[in-house]
Amino acid sequence: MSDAVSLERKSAERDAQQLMPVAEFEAAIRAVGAERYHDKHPFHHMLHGGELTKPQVQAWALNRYCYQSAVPRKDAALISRLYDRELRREWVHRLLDHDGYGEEEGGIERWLVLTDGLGLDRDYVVSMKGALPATKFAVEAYVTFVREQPITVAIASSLTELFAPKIHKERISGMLENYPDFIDDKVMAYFKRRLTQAPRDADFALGYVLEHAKTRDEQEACVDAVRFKCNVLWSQLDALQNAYVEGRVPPGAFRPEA
Ligand SMILES: O=C(O)c1cc(C(=O)O)c2c(n1)C(=O)C(=O)c1cc(C(=O)O)[nH]c1-2
Repeated sequence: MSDAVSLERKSAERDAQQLMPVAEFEAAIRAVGAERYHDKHPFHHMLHGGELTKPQVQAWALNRYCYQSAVPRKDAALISRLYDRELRREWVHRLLDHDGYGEEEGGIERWLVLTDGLGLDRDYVVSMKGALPATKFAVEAYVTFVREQPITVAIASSLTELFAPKIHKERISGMLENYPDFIDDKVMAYFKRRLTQAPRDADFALGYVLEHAKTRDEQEACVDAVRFKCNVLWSQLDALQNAYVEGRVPPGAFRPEA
């Protein structure tokens, strides 16, 4: 055996030894959510607890539109990199869930029903002209991450969705209860639909990541991808808090009428 081959084998053996067992790997991914998912952010506590004014809820919805519009772009970026037809077939429904197809209007349209319900002008929302600078940077960082990282790591970055159904349930009940003047079942349709879509997507992505991260380094990179994604979500809320709770609205950003 040549030195190079034996070295390579030794390093493969070392990697295999250090590989986290699947249950431990899954627990490490879930621990990231328990520690830093955006359900812990004070802005969400205010939103769900009825502590925001209508203009503050408008600011949240129009900024979050940037995230909604970035999600199918990052899914398209991922699909463009896949050589595995089965995986493309599985992933493409995410794009269609958001953009819609045929008679199915899709999640972005449902989001715009929410912003309509809040009295925001559609063209203004879709233009993203009033969105906060940090929102735009955060969502674009997510698209870039998925475009550039190894496929398994890119897929792992979607795993925050494991934690989403809980926050969606809290949001539906909290907002319906606390904002009867401008929130009703119709405008909450986006989140109701996600209650079935998100678990399906997250279960598939989790299974894929658990199976395809073959070295300790890859496993660590996947756990880091979930941390990265929590940061994408958290920084959007920090920006909202700074602008619309602390009152430091950046130049050019949405300014609620007094
Ligand atoms: O309301 C939320 O808190 C929330 C969080 C997340 C998430 O964890 O990334 C998603 C969504 N909603 C969501 O509606 C959605 O469609 C979605 C797609 C993805 C993704 O990474 O592919 N995350 C999320």
